[in-house]
Amino acid sequence: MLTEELRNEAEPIIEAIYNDTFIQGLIHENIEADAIIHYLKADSLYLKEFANLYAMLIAKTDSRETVKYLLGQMEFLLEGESEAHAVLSQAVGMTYEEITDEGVWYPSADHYIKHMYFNALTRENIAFTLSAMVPCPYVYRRLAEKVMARHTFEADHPYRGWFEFYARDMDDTLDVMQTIIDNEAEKMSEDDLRQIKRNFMESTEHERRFFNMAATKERWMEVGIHV
Ligand SMILES: Cc1ncc(CO)c(N)n1
Repeated sequence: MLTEELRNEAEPIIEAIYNDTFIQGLIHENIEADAIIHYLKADSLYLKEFANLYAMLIAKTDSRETVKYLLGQMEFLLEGESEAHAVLSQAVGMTYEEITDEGVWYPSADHYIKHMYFNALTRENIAFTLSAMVPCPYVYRRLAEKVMARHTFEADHPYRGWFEFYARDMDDTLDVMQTIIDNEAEKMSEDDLRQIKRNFMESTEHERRFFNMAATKERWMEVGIHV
């Protein structure tokens, strides 16, 4: 199975993300409030575009089942993940709405989002875009799994609910995305397969860059965006 191979290939990157500042900061409760705020400002825009990408995929598929799945995913995105974001917002003593009142396309988030759009805009087969999107649920699920296996959190640990959310709620998304990619992959040319693999690995690296973006409070240096 292609996606199984990709998951194995991504494992060292996910282990690196686990050891980077952001996730370690959540585990050990020593993350800076500003890093969380930075993350949420970028993530609210990322998830909004992620929902828009699902809408673009709906227009590309002629399978009723796939349309139903994509609609369900849009709903999950627009509603469900607020639970995870509420955990982070609460930890810095603000509401999610206050923090994300103005979202920001910081450079790494910008690059990641445009990587997904490039595939949606240039490829008819939805497997290309999905291969760039699936590391989103996968990396978080895998990170949460690792964290829960290696740590026991007290009931009042401020980020416990964040890890629990991603350990619990990503499986349906993952299953469908992976099935579509694996089915399409069986019919693909070597060149297209290479692109699918590259999309997946690039997005996995984008996930790492996204957390590091927040940890370092990355900003545009020369463009006049002073936010
Ligand atoms: C950047 C990013 N990747 C993955 C997820 C998980 O949905 C998220 N919220 N944000």
